[in-house]
Parts: sequence; structure tokens; C-alpha cells
Amino acid sequence: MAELTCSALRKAFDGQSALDGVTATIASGEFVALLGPSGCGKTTLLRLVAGFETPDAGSIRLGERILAGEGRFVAPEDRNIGMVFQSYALWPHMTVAGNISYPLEMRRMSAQERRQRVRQALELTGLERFADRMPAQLSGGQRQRVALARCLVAEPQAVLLDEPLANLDLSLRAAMQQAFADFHTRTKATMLYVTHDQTEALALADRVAVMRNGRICQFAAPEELYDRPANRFVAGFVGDGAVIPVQAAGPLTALGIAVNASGQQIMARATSAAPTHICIRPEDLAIDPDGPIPAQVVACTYQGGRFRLELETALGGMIAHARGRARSKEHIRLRIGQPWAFSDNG
Ligand SMILES: Nc1ncnc2c1ncn2[C@@H]1O[C@H](COP(=O)(O)OP(=O)(O)OP(=O)(O)O)[C@@H](O)[C@H]1O
Repeated sequence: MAELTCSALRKAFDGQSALDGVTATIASGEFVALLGPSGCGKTTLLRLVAGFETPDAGSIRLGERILAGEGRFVAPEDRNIGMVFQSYALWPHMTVAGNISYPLEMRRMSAQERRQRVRQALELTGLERFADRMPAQLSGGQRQRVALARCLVAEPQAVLLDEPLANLDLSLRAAMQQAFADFHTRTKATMLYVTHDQTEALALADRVAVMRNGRICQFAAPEELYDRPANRFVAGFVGDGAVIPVQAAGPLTALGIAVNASGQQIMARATSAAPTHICIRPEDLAIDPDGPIPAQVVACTYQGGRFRLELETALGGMIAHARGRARSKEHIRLRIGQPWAFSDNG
């Protein structure tokens, strides 16, 4: 496995920028998710790393090798990178074992070594029982595991996954997420995983790169994105974050900082002495009849074990969790815990 580095990558299509200077290093063995809204450049970045597109500027390295940029371009088949797509792209006329063995036959590997590698890949993906089945006799999740096994046998230095679970139903997605996590733990493959499903990104990845308009706007561990978003976009996009403008109302201390939001004084966690916004997560809100902030319920939905309340307040819209059901238009009161304050003048 090897470290993957993108430096100042740019790509435009018909004069429209799709990637606008992406710099990121993915450590050897790290599992990184690319997360962002439709059209933000996730697939373009993956295709540049795979070698299906050439960058307009910048470079890509895998370990010691330059794959693209600095006057070089390594063809996709010579990059030693595996790919798993949303559509499984299996050979329909070959058995599971045949599909997995095919890339090795192309490399003219001996039959004995091929058999051994195929057996290992079947074991890693829990497909031993299905070796002799045809793809049409498998479920979607099983087909995706065959695609993963086929990518694995070639022992790539890095694996790229483009929305691999998008075609699967909800319960299968959860099972496959676990299969990917197990696969990563066992192989320690360097993995770059594109998704627009944030639950999936936060659950699976060591770090998540949140993209917007062809740029990475925060690249951090899932818990850091959630607890300490760096800007308004990440605060609002990841989790149910309410983003509210504030002014500092005191000095930054070890306990945090007092901020003023539309006349309300709130104590916030911060590293900035001049925050411009706070991000209020549902966990930062308590429903309390003596709370200082009046709110009106806009919508209430059951989420298994709790209710999700969409609220309107003088500070703006917020999401809270409640034990009991609330009526639409009901008036309640809130107490805010310690939200995260950050500076974003963009
Ligand atoms: N081959 C192409 N020709 C022209 N424009 C393209 C091409 N590929 C991508 N684009 C444009 O580049 C931008 C980034 O697209 P990209 O597919 O990378 O986004 P994405 O984040 O993967 O979106 P999604 O989540 O919808 O798949 C979009 O505006 C898209 O229309």
C-alpha cells in the first residue's frame, strides 16, 4: 500500500471549472471518504486519480511514483489502482471464481498461484460458498463483494470506490458498510471512497474530505467535522447543524467564549477569539420549560427511540431531539448547551 498525494489539481470541462486546486494527502492504509453535494467534483477527482482524465494543472503521486503532472502521465492499467463502481461490471458468462481470477489470467499468472489468490479473495469477502455461482444467481450485495474481491486479487496499491453502495437497499447498505470496514481492517488498503451519503462517510472513513465547488473545504476525522466544523458550509452540510451569526461578547478562555446572537448571550466552545458564527447541533439543545429561548415546532418526525423536532426560533431554524412527540405549531422553550463557535468571513 502507498501514500496518495494530490497537489494543486485543476480540471475544467468546456471552460467550466470542475476541480479548482485540490491538495490532499491520503496516508498509506488510510480510508478517506469524499463527501459533497452533487456536482462538487468528487467523481472528477476520482477519475483523475484512476487515470481516466488528465489534469489541466497539478500532480498526482502514488508512493514514489508520479502518476500525472510534471510532464508525465501513467495509463490507468499501469497505475496499480483498483476500482469498484456503483454498477458491478461483472462478466455475466463467468462464475464468481472466474470473474475474480480474470485479472490474474490477463497478467499470465500461473494456475496454481491464481487459485491461491482467488481463494484468499473469496475468504476476505465472505464469498467462499458462492465460488461456482453465476453473477445472475447473486444478490446485489453479493455482486458488489465479487467486484471488491476482483479488485483485491490484483493487489492494488490503492482502491477507489465510486458510490459502491448506491444501488443497494437500506438494510443491505448497512451490512455492506460493515463488509467494507472489515475489508479495510484486514487488508489495510489505501482507500478513497466517493459518496454523497454523509452517514456512510462518517461511519466508514478515518478522515472525510468535504468538497464544494471543486475545492476541499475541510479534511478531518468524522468527529472533528461534526464537533468542530471549520466553516459555514461544513457546519450546515454535516449533521443537523443550525448555523447562526454571532459577535464575540467576551475574551476567549479555556472554558470557551461568550457570544451574542440576536441579543442572547451564549457560552460556546471555540479556538477563535473573534468567531462570526456558531453551529448548534441537536445534542446542544435541551427542551426546558424554563429555558431562555422560545421556539415553535414546525415538524415532528419519529426516528426510532426519539423524535426529531424542526423548530423556528428568533435566532433561526434549529433541530432538536425529544423523548416525546410534539404537535405542529406547539410553543416550547430551549436551553442551549455549548455549541461550537468559529470564524468564517468567506
Ligand atoms: N465529461 C464531462 N464533460 C463536461 N462536464 C463534466 C464532465 N464531467 C464532469 N463534468 C462537470 O464537472 C462538475 C463536477 O462533476 P462531478 O461528476 O465530478 O461531480 P460529483 O461531485 O461527482 O457529482 P455527483 O454526486 O452528482 O456524482 C459538474 O458540474 C459536471 O457537470
